[in-house]
Amino acid sequence: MNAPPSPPDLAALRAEIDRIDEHMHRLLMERGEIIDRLVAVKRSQGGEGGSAFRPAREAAMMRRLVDRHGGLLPLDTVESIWRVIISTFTYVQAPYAVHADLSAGEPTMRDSARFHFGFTTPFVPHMGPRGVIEAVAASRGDLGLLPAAQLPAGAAWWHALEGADAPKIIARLPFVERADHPAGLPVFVVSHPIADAAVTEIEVWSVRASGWSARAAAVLGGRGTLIAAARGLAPSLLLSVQAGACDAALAALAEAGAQIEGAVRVGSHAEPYRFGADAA
Ligand SMILES: O=C(O)C(=O)C[C@]1(C(=O)O)C=C[C@@H](O)C=C1
Repeated sequence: MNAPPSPPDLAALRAEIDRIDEHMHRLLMERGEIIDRLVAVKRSQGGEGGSAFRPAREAAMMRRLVDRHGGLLPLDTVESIWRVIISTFTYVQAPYAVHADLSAGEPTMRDSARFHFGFTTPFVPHMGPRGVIEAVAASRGDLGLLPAAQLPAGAAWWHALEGADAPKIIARLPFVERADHPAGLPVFVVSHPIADAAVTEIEVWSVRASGWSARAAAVLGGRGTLIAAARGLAPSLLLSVQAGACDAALAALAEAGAQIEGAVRVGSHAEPYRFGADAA
């Protein structure tokens, strides 16, 4: 009778780990060479200048990552590793800074910035959304992070996104949404308007409207979500709606008593990807 095979010893298993680590490192360096070639192609197509951040491509990559993931390594870890890989390769293509509004709380916004953009990309703190929007407008290709929620001060910061050349919302983070996300603060990414690669699954609108109420906002139902509202001299709403559903959302608000004075699209982003229990 044959003796049972003896289990591999620790040294052999560590040699396997070393082999895999070296392979992953070499693959990352090879990825860098491909990014070099990609930059040359973009340049030849006249796509040079501004930010290299391509939200449509990134949203698709993050969705595929989540779909194929399994095993021992927590999804949080895999997601954060890929966020750092992608955002750092974005940075090496065209250096940029991330300006973040800390007025709604520093730790959560800083966590979001570091989780999604790593430590190589410079982080510039601001107190309030206006400073972030102005810094992005004045930059060549910087990104701004704004809380995608009502801020305590309640000023209509989104009016600063209305001009044709003004910065626009181009993404919403996290791309992958779940209740226990380690950097789960809902955040809008603003940048100079991007001609290509914009995702339009969800549109964000600045709506000048008076006479609205919490009840009016509730009638939006599945048509959209009231992100933030400002009262005062120029009452205004920030609405996100499914692509093409703005007219229906405004009609629902008007029926519930709001007077709509105008609406300007201030950006768009990918539908947040939900999975597991959060997909239900
Ligand atoms: O696909 C591109 O256009 C890239 O610039 C590459 C890359 C990446 O590292 O995978 C980097 C930045 C973009 O936001 C998307 C993806």
